[in-house]
Amino acid sequence: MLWLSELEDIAKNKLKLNEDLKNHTSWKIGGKATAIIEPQCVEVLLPILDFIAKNSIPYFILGGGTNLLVHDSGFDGIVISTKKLKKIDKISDTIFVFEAGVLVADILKITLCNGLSGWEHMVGIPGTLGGALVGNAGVNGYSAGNSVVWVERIEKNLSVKKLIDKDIKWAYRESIPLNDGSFITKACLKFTKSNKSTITENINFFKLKRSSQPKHGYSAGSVFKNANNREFAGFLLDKYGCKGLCCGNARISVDHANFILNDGNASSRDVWNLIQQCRNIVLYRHGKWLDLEVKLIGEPWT
Ligand SMILES: NC(=O)C1=CN([C@@H]2O[C@H](COP(=O)(O)OP(=O)(O)OC[C@H]3O[C@@H](n4cnc5c(N)ncnc54)[C@H](OP(=O)(O)O)[C@@H]3O)[C@@H](O)[C@H]2O)C=CC1
Ligand SMILES: C=C(O[C@H]1[C@H](O)[C@@H](CO)O[C@H](OP(=O)(O)OP(=O)(O)OC[C@H]2O[C@@H](n3ccc(=O)[nH]c3=O)[C@H](O)[C@@H]2O)[C@@H]1NC(C)=O)C(=O)O
Repeated sequence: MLWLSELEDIAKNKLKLNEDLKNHTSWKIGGKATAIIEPQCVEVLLPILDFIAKNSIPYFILGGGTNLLVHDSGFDGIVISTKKLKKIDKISDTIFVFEAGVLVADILKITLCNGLSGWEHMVGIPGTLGGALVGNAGVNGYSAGNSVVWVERIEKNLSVKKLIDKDIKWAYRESIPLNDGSFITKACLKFTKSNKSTITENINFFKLKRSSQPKHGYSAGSVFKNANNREFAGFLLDKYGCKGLCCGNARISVDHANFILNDGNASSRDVWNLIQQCRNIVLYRHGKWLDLEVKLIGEPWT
């Protein structure tokens, strides 16, 4: 592929060819990507995205890889990882600008160190700020969107735009238009002054909400979205006997039925078969088709 060496020049750092995506996902599943790029700064992203668009090269944006099911056959295209986009600027005592690759957990550490409240509900949420904003990560009505002042992104037409909070529609696992495939580069977050003991108390409160989730094993968090506040996917899957179900080396956690664990050598096929089995059980017993929270990368999924 001729374009690979051209892209390497533009990316200004070595492209990693035939990169095993299982090393980049929390599920530890997935085949190889044609190449992965880890831009070191936002400035090199524009020419990369420009080249990719002009050459119609398939790509996807990789954050922490905590919400992805990557096909065993891999991804025929370029993976742009935000792993190295980690710049943090302190604007004032309560306002910070974080690049998209900053970990959700690192933001929590910073707020705690600075006596700032507003991010405690994000405790235990893996992945990056970019991923958290796209999926409006959070718990029971408290989400990443709550702290946003503005979000900067590179849109599909390659224009760089800043969206202020009121331009974004935050909903359960949704942030319109942040989830339209544009590249989130950074976000400005605002917190409120508090004291460390109150912040720690809040953190412990939200930690408790996650206590039924499996503590060990490779997973991607909740596999399915909740249909609404009364029809929790985990509850339905548990009610209809899915806990402990296995396909190859993938199994439904016995702690929480909305988690699929990779026992070590699970393939995407194992996980996919288990997903379809669970969906069919809930459809047959309850008349509802469960929507995926995890994103599928690669193909075919049949
Ligand atoms: N509550 C919990 O315990 C858990 C929550 N999660 C949720 O999943 C999120 C996943 O985050 P993360 O691991 O970083 O993401 P992932 O690497 O899993 O990426 C998921 C998708 O997010 C999009 N994305 C990621 N970064 C960006 C960006 N900078 N700009 C635009 N799109 C982006 C990509 O969409 P595209 O394919 O369109 O390129 C990608 O496919 C977590 O923050 C959380 O919201 C996950 C696991 C557990
Ligand atoms: C893990 C994720 O997010 C999690 C987040 O950590 C927690 C924090 O409380 O709330 C959501 O889980 P959840 O809806 O499954 O919350 P839980 O409180 O664990 O369960 C909801 C209800 O189902 C019941 N339940 C759950 C699992 C189970 O095996 N059996 C069962 O009966 C629980 O008793 C509870 O009454 C998020 N998941 C979704 C799909 O919205 C993720 O997004 O990856």
